[in-house]
Parts: sequence; structure tokens; C-alpha cells
Amino acid sequence: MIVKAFPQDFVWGVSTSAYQVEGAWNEDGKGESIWDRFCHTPYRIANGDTGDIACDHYHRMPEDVALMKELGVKGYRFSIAWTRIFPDGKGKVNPKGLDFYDRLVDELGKAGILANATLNHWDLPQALQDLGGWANRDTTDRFAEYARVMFDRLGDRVALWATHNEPVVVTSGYLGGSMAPGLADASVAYRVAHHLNLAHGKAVQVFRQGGYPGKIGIVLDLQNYIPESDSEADVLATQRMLDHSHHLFLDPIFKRQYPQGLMEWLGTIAPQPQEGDMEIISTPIDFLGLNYYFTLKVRYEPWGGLLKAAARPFSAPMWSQTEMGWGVHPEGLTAILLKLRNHYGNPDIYITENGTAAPDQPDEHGFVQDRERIAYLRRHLIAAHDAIQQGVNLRGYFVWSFMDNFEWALGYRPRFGIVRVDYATQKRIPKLSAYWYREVIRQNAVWE
Ligand SMILES: N#[N+]C[C@@H]1[C@@H](O)[C@H](O)[C@@H](O)[C@@H]2O[C@H]12
Repeated sequence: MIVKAFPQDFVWGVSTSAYQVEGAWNEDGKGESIWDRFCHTPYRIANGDTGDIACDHYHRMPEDVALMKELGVKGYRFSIAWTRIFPDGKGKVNPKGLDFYDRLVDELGKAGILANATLNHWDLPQALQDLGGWANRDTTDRFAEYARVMFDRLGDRVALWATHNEPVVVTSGYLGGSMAPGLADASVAYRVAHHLNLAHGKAVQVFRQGGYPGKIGIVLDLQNYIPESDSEADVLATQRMLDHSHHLFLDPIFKRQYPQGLMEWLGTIAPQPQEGDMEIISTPIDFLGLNYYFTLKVRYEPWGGLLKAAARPFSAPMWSQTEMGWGVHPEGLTAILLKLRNHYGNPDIYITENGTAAPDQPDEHGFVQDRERIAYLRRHLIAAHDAIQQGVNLRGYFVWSFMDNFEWALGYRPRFGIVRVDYATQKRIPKLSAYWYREVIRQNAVWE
């Protein structure tokens, strides 16, 4: 057996997000978010599921943190619901909302678990959406205000701050209609992307000016895209997919410019930076959060939408597809990590999401022997270890997800947790993968 030991201060964590686990959608003064509105709109979510209750984490948070501690978890990545803090997105702060996150970071501190807080995990206040949402440049200033309130309140106890989670998906909420706010208007989508970048930069500047302890970064959705063939058409289609999914955010932040090829391809609907915007967006960050799940093979497709590209899941030999229909390709994770080392200044990186939905058939006690998930996690940790051996500054790994939760438009069917949630009783039941992960953390190593 080959043991692959990780660096001594490596952070072993778990991830969730507010809308997917908290529930209490309209409790203690919380305002309506675009995901509340989207879920309450007929035919948008599988089975008519909503995040109204979810995992009831809002009420069960102390027991969830206690379970993380029991499993030896060293870091908890959560997101803050903007509408708990500013029910209308701006104006009067809701003290009960602040109190919840105060209690959460205090529980984490008592448990010796690092707090990793994301400010925007897609749940924009509906009141701001009614004013144009991320398509309205004013929202970038509202975000900076919200960020300041959170830095002031929690900044002494949060080690890692992320401005956005996967901003490209917010853009999708304006492109394809499958995510909130459920629009399909390409003419707005790239203005949204620019304002997300600008809001990120403004929040980083607030963080710097405030001299808060801790570190700040952003979490990006960086899946691995490879061309279906070496034909020029497929190679160019793959480049467009990478420009849209990776470089639309990576390049402004790390290179102070948008990818030229995408700007030319988009023409009049491309981002339109104003004077000084790119300087704000590229304010240096302390780390990059990487969400990696799969590799896709890309081909030129004349009917392939705005990018004239189509993608299919790619699995390494011996792997099948996951419950989500995704390929399994651990080598893709190493490739993304090396891309960041080679082309983006080798920043400090945390893998902020990696995991898989699996069949998860419980036995009569509700216990799940999720060997498929263990195999997935183990092989991706080996891939991450390979990257560290090649000089990548990988500082931590957060499994998606701590517990089964609301999977956006797919509702509750897909289960990503290392802890099972019986939604009828809200009982938490660690799966085999949770005990496996506890051993990985204890040994600070994974074995081949
Ligand atoms: N789908 N899927 C699982 C997971 C989703 O649940 C997260 O909220 C996102 O940040 C990211 O898409 C990844």
C-alpha cells in the first residue's frame, strides 16, 4: 500500500451553502431571495422541491457542528444568506440574521474548526433582483456594503472569506433559465458576469482597507474541458468553452483583462468595463477556491448555442458516470491545478468542492455503505497529491458535501453528502465515507 502524506497544515474540510441546508426561508426577519422565488414558481424545480426547510440547519446548527467535530473535520465552508443580513438587500440590517452567523462561527471556534465563509452562493436578495439584480451596476455597491457588515461582525473569527461561489452559474441564470433568476437573455448575461467581477473587486478592497485578519479570495467552477478531436473547429470550440467557464473570471482577476477571443466572439454583448473597473477587479487576493468535479469533451456544434459548442461527459478507463451523469476523471483535477500553477501565478489554492452523488442505498438502519463515493474521493485526493508533488500550492480540501442537501433545480434526489439526511425525520446518519474521511484526516494521508 502506498501512503500519500499531505502537508502538515493541510486543511481537511467539508462544504455546504446557505440555501441548500439552512431552511427557515422566512424566519427571524430573513427576506426573500431569488432562490426562494424561483422554487416557489411552478415547474422550476424537480418534484416541486424547495429550500423552505432543507436540512433545517438553521435550527440544528449546533448538532451539525458537533458531528463535524466528531468526524474530525478541520474546516467548515458555509455561505451567508445575504437576505438574513439585509432582508431587502440594503438598508436596515437584521440583527437576528447576524446573530445566527455569530453563533455559527462561535460553535466552530469552540470545536476547533476553521471557518470558511462565502458571501454569495447564488441567493441574491429578490428586492435587488426587482431592481435588475446583477445586471444593475448598483448591486456591486450593495454587495460591498453587505461584505463590510460581515467583515465587521465576523472578521475576527473567520479565517477564509470568499466573495462569490461559482459566478459563472449566476451568469447561467441569465443565459439558460435553469437557475435563478431563470432568465434567458444573452444580452444581459455578460454584463452580469462583469458586475460579479466588479463586486468581487470592491469587496476585496473593503477587506483590505479594513485591515481584517484572515484571507480573502473567490471560488470558481473550473471543470476540465478537452477537445473531442484535434480538428480546428473542436479546438476553437473548446477554447470558447474555457473562455466562458474559466477565463471570464480568472483573467480579469489575475491578468486584469478579459479573454480577447471571447470578447471578439461576443461582440456587442461582451462585458463593457468602465474606467478603473479592471484595476478594482484585479485587486490581489490571498487564495483561489477551486470547485472541481469532472472533465467534458467538447466539439464544435453549429446548433450549440451562443458558443457553438457541445460537451459530453468523459470518464477515465474503469470509471462509469455518476448519478448526475457526470464523467469521472481525477486526472482532470491535476490538469486544472497545474494550469493554475503554470498560467496564473501558482496562487494558494483550496479545493473548495469535490465530491459525487451516488446511489446511496441505506440499509434497515439508514446506514449507507457508499464505496463508490469513497473510490471517487480517494482517487481525487491522489490526483491532488500528485499536483502538490509538482509544486502546486494546495492548502486544503473541502468535500462537497458535509450532508445531503437541496441540489438546486434537481431538488433532493441527488445525494452528495458524506452524512445522510433522512428528510422525514431530519436525522443525520454518517455514511461509510464519513468514517473513511475521518481516517484520512487522522492520518493526514490517503493510500493507493
Ligand atoms: N451540482 N452540484 C453539486 C454542487 C452544488 O450543490 C454547489 O452548490 C455548487 O457550488 C457546485 O455545483 C456543485
